[in-house]
Amino acid sequence: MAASDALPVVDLAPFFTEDVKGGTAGATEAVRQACQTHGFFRAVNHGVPIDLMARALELSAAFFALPDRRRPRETVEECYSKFTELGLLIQKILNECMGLPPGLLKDYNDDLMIVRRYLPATEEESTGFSTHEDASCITLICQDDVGGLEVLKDGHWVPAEPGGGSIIVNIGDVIKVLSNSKLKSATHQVVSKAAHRHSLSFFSNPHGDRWVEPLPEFLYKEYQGLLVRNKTHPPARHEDVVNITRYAI
Ligand SMILES: O=C(O)CCC(=O)C(=O)O
Ligand SMILES: [Fe+2]
Repeated sequence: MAASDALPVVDLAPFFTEDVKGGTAGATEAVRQACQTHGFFRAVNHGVPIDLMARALELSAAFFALPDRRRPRETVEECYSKFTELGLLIQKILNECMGLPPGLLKDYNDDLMIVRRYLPATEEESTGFSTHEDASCITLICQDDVGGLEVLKDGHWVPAEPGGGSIIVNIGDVIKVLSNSKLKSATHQVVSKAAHRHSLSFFSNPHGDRWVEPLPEFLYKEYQGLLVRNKTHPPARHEDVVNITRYAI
């Protein structure tokens, strides 16, 4: 893997300090770039305490092994609430990247966190989680040191290496559709390794019955013109008909 293939790293520190040098603008631009090229990025200085994530992963391992599930539950809930805060920050940044009114993405969201344990690879089975795209708005992934998450970029699998307390962030289908595919919902998978693997996946999802379609800001000007015209002057010619495909999650 060439160094340039590694997941882009975005430092969110400027969002947690006084923004004297316009650092938030730089970080916002880095998010925009990453979402266009990879659909994934690695967030560092994200405001979720690293020891809290480590404890949550440890306790998630204990959760699958121990009869007393109360303590793991409390830590995982604390982690959930920190991820909720980070999710809101990432949505704010994406709102800005997409030039949308503040708070718009918040309307689309219903949060969910899944605690997973992956079994070690066997001779017959090495797929931990088969290839897919997330239906979410955004996904945050916190993983232990085992590794195995991979992202498809230009036909190659790029490992989303664990480490350094970073959180892997990816764009799901909702943002892809809202942005008319300007931002990418990348295909990814988890390949099983020799050891058990634990991860926490936090999803900001659209509410269950919500339909999603490209926002007008992302439709081509000619399309917008035709759409407006079609409302008052139903098209006579076949080629003037504009169909926007609705997308059900
Ligand atoms: O466990 C992981 O690292 C990622 C899982 C995943 O892709 C998902 O939950 O959608
Ligand atoms: Fe996924």
